[in-house]
Amino acid sequence: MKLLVDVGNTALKTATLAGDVITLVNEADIPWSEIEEVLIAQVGKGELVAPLIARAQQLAIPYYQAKTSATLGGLTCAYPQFENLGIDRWLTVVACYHLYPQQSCVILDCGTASKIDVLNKAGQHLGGWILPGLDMMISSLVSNTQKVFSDDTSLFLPELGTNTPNAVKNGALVATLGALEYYLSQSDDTPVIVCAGGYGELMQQHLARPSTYNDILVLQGLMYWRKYQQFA
Ligand SMILES: Nc1ncnc2c1ncn2[C@@H]1O[C@H](COP(=O)(O)OP(=O)(O)OP(=O)(O)O)[C@@H](O)[C@H]1O
Ligand SMILES: CC(C)(CO)[C@@H](O)C(=O)NCCC(=O)O
Ligand SMILES: [K+]
Repeated sequence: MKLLVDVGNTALKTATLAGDVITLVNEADIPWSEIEEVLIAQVGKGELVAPLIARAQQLAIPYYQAKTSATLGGLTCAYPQFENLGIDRWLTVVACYHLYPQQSCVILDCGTASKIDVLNKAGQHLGGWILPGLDMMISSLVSNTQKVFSDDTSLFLPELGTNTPNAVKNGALVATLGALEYYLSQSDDTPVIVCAGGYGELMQQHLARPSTYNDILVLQGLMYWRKYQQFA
């Protein structure tokens, strides 16, 4: 059994991998005695994952930090400076390449930041966009103005706001949905749309198009990434 670790800028997600079955597990409930290796996708601070690495070292369990590469099997990275592409983004692309073979995909991964990444039928990552996440859009508005405020109770809705929290929260939602719609409007393609991340389910609910929500996309990418390392 392997341990999969997704270290985002806010959240740490851990899961076990047995065969091809990924099961989310709380950090406190990791079955360390059964773990043979640890696979890590880290974009956030090292301090979140340091205790896990320390534990692995103490138990002499090998661990691997996934890195973005120019190619992975038949997949190619859009960035000439491939090492600058966040590993979380690369792994969502790796996952979609395997989950939707020979199909074009648009990935909308909304967490601390919102990311849009595009993969074509031929396995070429075409690039993407990084936007502030919903919370970050709101907090930057609130902290840089006098009269803009938000609340924790208003919903994110794709409609015009008639009070300040609704105006701010709905604005953050439609800015994000709008970026995806913009891409789709100027593309001839009808790609598979895959939503992921903490706000992925919310996005999927408000997309007026068929799409799927995958809450373990980065972890699945990590699983596929590892298969290439065995033959490298
Ligand atoms: N039901 C939910 N569960 C977890 N997070 C949620 C949920 N709804 C909204 N969020 C928000 O999603 C964010 C966490 O999402 P995610 O786990 O994708 O973040 P992350 O991996 O830290 O982000 P990033 O990959 O952008 O660094 C938090 O900002 C949180 O407020
Ligand atoms: C954009 C984030 C912060 C999203 O987690 C991460 O993918 C990252 O740090 N990326 C590096 C910059 C880039 O992907 O171009
Ligand atoms: K930075």
